[in-house]
Amino acid sequence: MAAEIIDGKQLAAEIRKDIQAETEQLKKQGITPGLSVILVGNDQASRTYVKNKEKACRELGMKSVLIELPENISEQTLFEHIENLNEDPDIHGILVQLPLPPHIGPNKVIEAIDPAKDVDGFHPINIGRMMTGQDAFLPCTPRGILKMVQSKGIEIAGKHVVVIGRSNIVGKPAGQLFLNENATVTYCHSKTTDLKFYTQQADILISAVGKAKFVKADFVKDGAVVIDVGMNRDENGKLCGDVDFDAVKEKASFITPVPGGVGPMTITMLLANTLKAAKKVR
Ligand SMILES: Nc1nc2c(c(=O)[nH]1)N[C@@H](CN(C=O)c1ccc(C(=O)N[C@@H](CCC(=O)O)C(=O)O)cc1)CN2
Repeated sequence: MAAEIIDGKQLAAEIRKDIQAETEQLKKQGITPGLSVILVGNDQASRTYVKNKEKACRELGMKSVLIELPENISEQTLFEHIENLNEDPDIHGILVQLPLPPHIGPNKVIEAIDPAKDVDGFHPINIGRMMTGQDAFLPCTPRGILKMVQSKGIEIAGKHVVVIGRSNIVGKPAGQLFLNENATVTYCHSKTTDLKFYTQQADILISAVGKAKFVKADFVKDGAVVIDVGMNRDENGKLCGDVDFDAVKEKASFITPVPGGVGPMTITMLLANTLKAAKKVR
């Protein structure tokens, strides 16, 4: 039987309704959640994501401030912008869109953001809190993935979660969030030998490698839950994930599509984190 599709767009819309209602309540108390996004350079995909973040904020009644900076901006000037936002009482959430140009080190930039405004959940303080099971801003894509799995009532405790990819913003924190839910987690990456040996054991397989249709049907155990974080273009320039969707859906129990899967959840979790940051001010 073909897998059930986990519709990220629909789940995101449901969660956004709750965020909107809470935002309205907060505004009645005189607090309008405010998000500022810093976009450096002219990467077209980044520009689209940032525009979508701004639009989503406004639709939910939040304040959105976009700061666009040229590709050749110095690290020092970027830090000054972040410092101003750290001090701005109307801005509750700050994020710097990634990737940054090669001359700017992302770690130093992330560490310049006040952890209490770090709605991406990338600051080492928030990562440390997440790892030790404390209250934290959780990274948006991993948090969105967890919500998608939980929305279908899928058991996580005791299950084997295999993550392909070890980026700081998706792979590593995604594994950690599932570990926090008592899963057994295996990380695979570009140096893993015999990748299929691991992926075929996965009850929940999360792919974040960035290679079009990389995960084939023979990577997947019958009945596995397959989460596709990839955002790639196929040979015809069409948006597609890491997973060979048509083939894998015949084997999996649940599967996420691209587009309309994890992507919309990422932006929704950003809105949830912005609301959380604003509520802390109260
Ligand atoms: N500071 C950050 N930078 C980046 C993050 C992040 O969470 N914080 N994640 C990604 C990009 N990203 C958000 O910023 C993102 C990517 C994709 C989507 C999305 O909704 N995708 C759609 C398809 C969009 C399209 O048509 O091109 C989908 O999957 O349906 C949202 C957010 C890297 N940088």
